[in-house]
Amino acid sequence: MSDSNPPTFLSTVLGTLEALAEPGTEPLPGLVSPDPLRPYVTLTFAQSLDAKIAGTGGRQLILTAYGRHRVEGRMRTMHDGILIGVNTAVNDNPQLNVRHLPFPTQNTHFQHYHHPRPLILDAQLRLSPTCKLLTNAAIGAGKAPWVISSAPPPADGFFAAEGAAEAVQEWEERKAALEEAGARIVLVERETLHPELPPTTTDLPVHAVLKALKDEGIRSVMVEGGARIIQSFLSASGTSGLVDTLIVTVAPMIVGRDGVGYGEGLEKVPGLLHLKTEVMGKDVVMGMKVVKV
Ligand SMILES: NC(=O)C1=CN([C@@H]2O[C@H](COP(=O)(O)OP(=O)(O)OC[C@H]3O[C@@H](n4cnc5c(N)ncnc54)[C@H](O)[C@@H]3O)[C@@H](O)[C@H]2O)C=CC1
Ligand SMILES: Nc1nc(O)c(N)c(N[C@@H]2O[C@H](COP(=O)(O)O)[C@@H](O)[C@H]2O)n1
Repeated sequence: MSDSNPPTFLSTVLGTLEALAEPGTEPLPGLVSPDPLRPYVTLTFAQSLDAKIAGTGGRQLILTAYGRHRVEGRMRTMHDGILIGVNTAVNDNPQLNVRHLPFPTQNTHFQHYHHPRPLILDAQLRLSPTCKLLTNAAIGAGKAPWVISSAPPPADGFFAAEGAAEAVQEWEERKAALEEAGARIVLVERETLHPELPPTTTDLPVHAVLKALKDEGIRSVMVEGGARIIQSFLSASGTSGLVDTLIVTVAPMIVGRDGVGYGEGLEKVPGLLHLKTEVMGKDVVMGMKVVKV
């Protein structure tokens, strides 16, 4: 098989797709969300034999050199957006574009593949204005990232926390710096039982994030990680059915107990329907549908 053809693994797991697809065009076959209020969600990551996705202290690991370019690059061009947590953005400084794919030979428009829109979940706006996602977008090597965030609680009023005014000002300054660098900030409502109190978590509610993305025209999302994002999406999929397809690459490597794992708190994960498993080089890639049991 030529590298310019989609791997049959992906045609089986996600459907057969053409590469060029921008928001505003017809939905891609195979990636139509079952819920009109959210995009189609593919959760995909690479792990070691002991279920670690990064090394000690979040050090990036190259787990899947071969399968990554063929499968991950192709998957990126099949989705409107590619979503990561801010820790991954800060630790890895990733590019999240389709630079590894060969130039399409049968493309009469002489355009390269569609780059997915990078989507960073980042309540506190920790993304750096000089990150590769922004410098790449400035030279056309990827789409400008959207930073999904939530405005900090108001700094005035009886319940305002100490330091709230400074927090709001810092958040506004970081927002301005990111926008100046080319990012778009997409706001979601943060849910809390006590809206008057400061939030105790930096995690944005997954279903609200997905709804906001759908409202902005994102029809399909490839969620890449890291560990906390994987946990959030898998846990949320148990109650609300928020993940459609799970694609996991297992590499023949043991990282050890200090590596970053995602395996806690997954009691609510629903059933998995196996679709296809393929050996790619040294790696094993598994495709599953996430189903309610
Ligand atoms: N092997 C692989 O396929 C991949 C590995 N990684 C690795 O994962 C590591 C980072 O993982 P983590 O530290 O767990 O961070 P993460 O990348 O999952 O980011 C977590 C952060 O995202 C923000 N966030 C906002 N809403 C959230 C929500 N609903 N759920 C969870 N987080 C939310 C919070 O600030 C939270 O601290 C990196 O070192 C990276 O190398 C990342 C992606 C893929
Ligand atoms: N499939 C896969 N295999 C690995 O071994 C990985 N480390 C990752 N990591 C993900 O890819 C991002 C880097 O993307 P760029 O090469 O910079 O475009 C990284 O941040 C993780 O999300 N994935």
